[in-house]
Amino acid sequence: MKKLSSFLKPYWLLIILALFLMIVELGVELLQPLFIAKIIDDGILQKDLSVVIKWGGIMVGLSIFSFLGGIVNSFTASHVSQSFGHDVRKSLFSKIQAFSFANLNNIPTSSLITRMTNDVTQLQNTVFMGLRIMARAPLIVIGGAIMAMTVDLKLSLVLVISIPILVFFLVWVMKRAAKLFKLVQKKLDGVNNVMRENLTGMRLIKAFLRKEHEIGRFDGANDELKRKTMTSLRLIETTMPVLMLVMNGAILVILWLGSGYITTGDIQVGEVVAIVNYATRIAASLSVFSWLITVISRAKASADRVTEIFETPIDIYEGKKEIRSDGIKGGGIKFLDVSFRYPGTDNAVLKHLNFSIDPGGSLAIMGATGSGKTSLFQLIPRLYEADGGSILIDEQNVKDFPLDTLRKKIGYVPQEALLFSGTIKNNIAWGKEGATDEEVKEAAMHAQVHGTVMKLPKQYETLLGQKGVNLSGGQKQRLSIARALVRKPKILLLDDSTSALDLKTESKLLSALKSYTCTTIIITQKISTAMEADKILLLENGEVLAEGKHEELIHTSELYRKIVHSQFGEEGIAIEPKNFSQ
Ligand SMILES: Nc1ncnc2c1ncn2[C@@H]1O[C@H](COP(=O)(O)OP(=O)(O)OP(=O)(O)O)[C@@H](O)[C@H]1O
Repeated sequence: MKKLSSFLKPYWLLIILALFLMIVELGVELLQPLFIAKIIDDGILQKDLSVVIKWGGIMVGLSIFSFLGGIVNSFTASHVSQSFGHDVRKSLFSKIQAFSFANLNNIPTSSLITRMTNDVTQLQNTVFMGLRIMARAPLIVIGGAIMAMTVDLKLSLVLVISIPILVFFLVWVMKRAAKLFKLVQKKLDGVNNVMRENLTGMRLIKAFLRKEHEIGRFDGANDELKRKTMTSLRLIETTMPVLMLVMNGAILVILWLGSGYITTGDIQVGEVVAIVNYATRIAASLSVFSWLITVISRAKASADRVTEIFETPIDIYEGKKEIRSDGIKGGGIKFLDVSFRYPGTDNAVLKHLNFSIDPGGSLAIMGATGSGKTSLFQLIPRLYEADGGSILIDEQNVKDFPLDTLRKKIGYVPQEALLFSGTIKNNIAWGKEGATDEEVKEAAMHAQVHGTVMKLPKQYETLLGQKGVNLSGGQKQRLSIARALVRKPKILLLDDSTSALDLKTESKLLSALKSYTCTTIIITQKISTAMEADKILLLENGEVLAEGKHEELIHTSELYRKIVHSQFGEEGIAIEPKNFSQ
């Protein structure tokens, strides 16, 4: 909460202006019954028209003044609330960018989206209401009671007794409603999650004829959302009849007691009218409370959810900046007894790994699905932290590099080629800030995608649909390799990134990589690719099963021989590798 209120600090002057104008509006509203009492008692009952004109004129003048104040208040409240929402969203976005994968595993993507959008909008609306009208209702209740007491203390006691009872009741409702609305927001996350999965997997859904199943899944999440929202609203809706019952009862008592005091001459008619007028305004303000409770309870739930993101500690250790702030030079990599388990899980997916790659060298990693190949990759740019052992780059622990410096010289091509909407040029240039057209073209040529791009009507300016939907799998892979190459990496990590390429294109790509002075690790299932590396690492269940050159493994590893045999037959055992590294 403290963190959220700090977003209002830069606008404190405007907030004071808005609150001041709201109080002016409120003051004028609270003075109206007094003027009415004056007009009745000193003007109408005394048959003095000049008094009626004088106080009537003052009433109209103040109303116009308050109306103009209201407009300025509205502009100011709108400016402050929009700026607040903008700043919170910006800050949330930056925080999420800094999240480690372990952090991201804890809060689902759909929930992050709801928090960034719906929750921030709730807070933004609450700030607007807060500056525009929210304080009016409680202030009218308090101010109205005080003003009524200045008119006649005895008669106002009815209000002084009934208002605190109602306030206790409202606070109780508000606390319960905040808890319920937190559940509502969670259910909204659920709806967003189904929507997100559905829209991203639309092709699969259509191909598998799973439309009905998906509609059912959405209905389930949508019904849950409706049920929880109804429960919350039902609680709030009970407040209105209770408030009205108590306040109308109070007005009746005031009228009954007031008529008695008028006959005994203790009070004037205008004064009773003024107190009833205050009681009516208080009742009207209290009726706004049920709506206010909804807004505040929702805002409290949203504030908790947004604050949770701000308070989530980034569980990745930022390197000591004084060490290796000059970045990766040679790119030699060593894994020394490295073990790793995913946060929140019990089983280690990598166990006591030991291997090394010389600067500029190449390593191919092979292994069955789930053997830990991608997990190993993710430890190098520290997308996850190793639990045991150390990973050295240029003989320095990766934890001692500032994160930015470490990642700047690593070209990572993930298993699933992910492209962004925008032009082909922008997608490649995304890999390096300020990449020139020449650099983009050069990277595309080496990634064997330049020819394909040049055949498109708008060439590098061709717009890609969402996630590159208008490209083939192989084209996407090559663009994503070009994006890694454009940054002239010192370490290149290719996670099965050539799987969709035909053998000829893949061979050309591997030859082109020779022009890069970088250490290359390539995860592959193809012997033809692996045998071109300096060294091959065979992983099984997170352990190194065998390590060595193709011609060594042929003799030393039974499993490797089996893989070669399955891909090339008996003659494959005799194939000579053409080393593609430096
Ligand atoms: N985010 C995660 N949280 C928990 N466990 C995970 C996570 N990602 C992967 N795993 C588990 O870690 C193990 C290794 O997965 P990894 O993706 O590294 O395998 P892989 O060898 O790259 O497989 P593939 O060839 O299918 O890509 C698997 O058992 C997998 O279930």
